[in-house]
Amino acid sequence: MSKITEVAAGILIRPDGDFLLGSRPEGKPYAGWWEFPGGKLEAGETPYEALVRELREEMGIEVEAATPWLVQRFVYPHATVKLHFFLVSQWRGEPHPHEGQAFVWQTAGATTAEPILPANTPILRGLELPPTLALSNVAELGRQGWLDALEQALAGGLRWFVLREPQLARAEYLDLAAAARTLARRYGARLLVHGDPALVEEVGADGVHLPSRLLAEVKERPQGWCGASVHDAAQLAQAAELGLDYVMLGPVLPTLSHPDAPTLGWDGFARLVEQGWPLAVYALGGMRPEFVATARGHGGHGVAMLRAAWR
Ligand SMILES: Nc1nc2c([nH]c(=O)n2[C@@H]2O[C@H](COP(=O)(O)OP(=O)(O)OP(=O)(O)O)[C@@H](O)[C@H]2O)c(=O)[nH]1
Ligand SMILES: [Mg+2]
Repeated sequence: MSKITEVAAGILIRPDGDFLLGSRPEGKPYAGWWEFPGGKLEAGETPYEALVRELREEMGIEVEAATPWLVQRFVYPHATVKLHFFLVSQWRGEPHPHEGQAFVWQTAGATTAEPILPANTPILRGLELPPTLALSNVAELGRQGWLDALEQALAGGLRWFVLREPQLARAEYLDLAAAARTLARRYGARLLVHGDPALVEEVGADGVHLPSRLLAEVKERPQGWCGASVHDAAQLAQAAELGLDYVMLGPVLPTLSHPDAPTLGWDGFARLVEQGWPLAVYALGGMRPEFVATARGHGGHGVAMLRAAWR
């Protein structure tokens, strides 16, 4: 096996959500390609220490708040790299190009800088994912009750939701999906179907969420956005192997529907996320909107909610 080069890279995010890319300086592999500022770990350094040093050296800023985020492994002709990406939300100083690079601020889902380093594809997709995902709750609210709650949530800013109603027959599900899709379009929100990837086209959805039992059966990453429910490291690895965009990992806390089921707790959640995955990990189970910061603090991307999404 070839030697693995460990790299730390920082995604500077402004309050409006835009993030910074830098161009790679002349004389380095992939000169002129766009990347997240950062560089190789030196002997004895942690990824966080390397991040702080690299951002100081390459652009003269002091990192004030950064959380570990996705980890991507990639084989280049010149090196096999393990990239530790950090979300950097606070820093001191203005980025200055200390190595002759150019900088551009970019909007997730509408990047204009190109070409971007090939290892960064899942990172750019991850940046499009919102801090909260909602799972539908027709089972408790009833069809109209939930559609009303959905419209209210969309008006309040909800942008991604999963239509998960395993109790419905296919015809009922398709009918509900059509109504949900109309609302989603009106608000520019994304609708993910649940279960069978073939539903994506049938419904005109933006993607599919796979229950964990389907993970082992699906041989190829379905079209569009794709995530899955997972409970352990083996399933996380399967999702990463398939190249999925996100997972919901849980249950983290006890839920009303399964009050006595074993839970991961935030420590268990953090231990699994810490292994480093090239996809966004949402905490699932007993979540509320105000837990986003806690999820981020434990290496996660955000929270996925069922009941709490509709109040
Ligand atoms: N900094 C950075 N490197 C990335 C990204 N994506 C990616 O594949 N890489 C790869 O990770 C490695 C990082 O190396 P680097 O050239 O930035 O390292 P460095 O700043 O320490 O440079 P040096 O070795 O010239 O001192 C390169 O192989 C690069 O292609 C990214 O977004 N940011
Ligand atoms: Mg560098």
